[in-house]
Amino acid sequence: MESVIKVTQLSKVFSEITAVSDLSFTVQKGDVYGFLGQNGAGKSTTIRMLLTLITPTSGSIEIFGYDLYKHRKEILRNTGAVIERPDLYKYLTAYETLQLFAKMSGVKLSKANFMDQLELVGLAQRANSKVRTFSQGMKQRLGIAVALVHDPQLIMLDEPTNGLDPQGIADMRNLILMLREKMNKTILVSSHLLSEVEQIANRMLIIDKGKKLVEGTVAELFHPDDTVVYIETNDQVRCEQLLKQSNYADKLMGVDIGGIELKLRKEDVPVLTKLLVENNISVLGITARHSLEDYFLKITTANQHVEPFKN
Ligand SMILES: Nc1ncnc2c1ncn2[C@@H]1O[C@H](COP(=O)(O)OP(=O)(O)OP(=O)(O)O)[C@@H](O)[C@H]1O
Repeated sequence: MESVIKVTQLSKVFSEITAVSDLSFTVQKGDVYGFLGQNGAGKSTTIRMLLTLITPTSGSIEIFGYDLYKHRKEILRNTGAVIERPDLYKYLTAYETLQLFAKMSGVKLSKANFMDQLELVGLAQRANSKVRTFSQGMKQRLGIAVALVHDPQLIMLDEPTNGLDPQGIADMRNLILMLREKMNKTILVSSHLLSEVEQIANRMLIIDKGKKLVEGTVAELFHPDDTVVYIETNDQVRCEQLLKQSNYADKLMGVDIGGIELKLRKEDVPVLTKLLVENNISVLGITARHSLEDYFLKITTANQHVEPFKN
């Protein structure tokens, strides 16, 4: 596998705050790499270092196999990024915006090329509308068109769904997937929402307080065997007894006054429900969550000690 980004023992210390600490990870060619962490975890600081907007305190960054600081210009020429809200001129149209940024990057494109770029991000119909009339989602998508104007191989998106409504989030998700599938781009996308990353990324990294917690393929991390089912019944005591005497005994994880927790595949839930009903236990509610979701929830609930995630 060809690595596009290779970060090794990267740290960034701002006077009193260690924003990124000894962070190592690799993004492979063709990845949609989800970079996940709660607010303040160090995502933007890392992305800023990857774009040479700030200098690392220590560690190394290789992009396309070259040292970022020795080959800055060539690397950035092949990298596009949207960090935070894209800086756009509200009195320019979408078309004029692309024209301006193409000129600034020294790229010559025909009218048809510009229209293709706008088509790609779903803005061709609004090519001649001024940016000030755009929704946040449209501005974000125009920001991506700007980032793509010089046809980079690598794209970094810092929280691209922040502040978007559900439709805007879905459009952004589809756009990211299309960039990977149809245009073979490698994409690093940061988010504080596990569910968002799960839907678009093939690999992901979770950081907290600047440190790596978990990294792996989404398929590995979301292994179906690691689903936690929480079941509420009208008779917890009998339910617990029944489960302890059944095939589910080794699946039991915990019991509290509200319900019983089991480690179970989602597809096994109907069989479990049937067993309870046959034994005259009424099921009042069932929720199924992946244990990575539980883990992420614990991280994002401030100041809790969290054991490393084991999948
Ligand atoms: N220029 C700076 N000076 C001092 N501290 C900073 C600076 N930039 C970031 N930090 C601190 O570094 C830590 C990591 O911030 P960072 O913005 O990288 O987090 P994040 O994961 O991107 O979160 P968010 O999504 O909220 O931006 C935070 O504690 C932040 O306050």
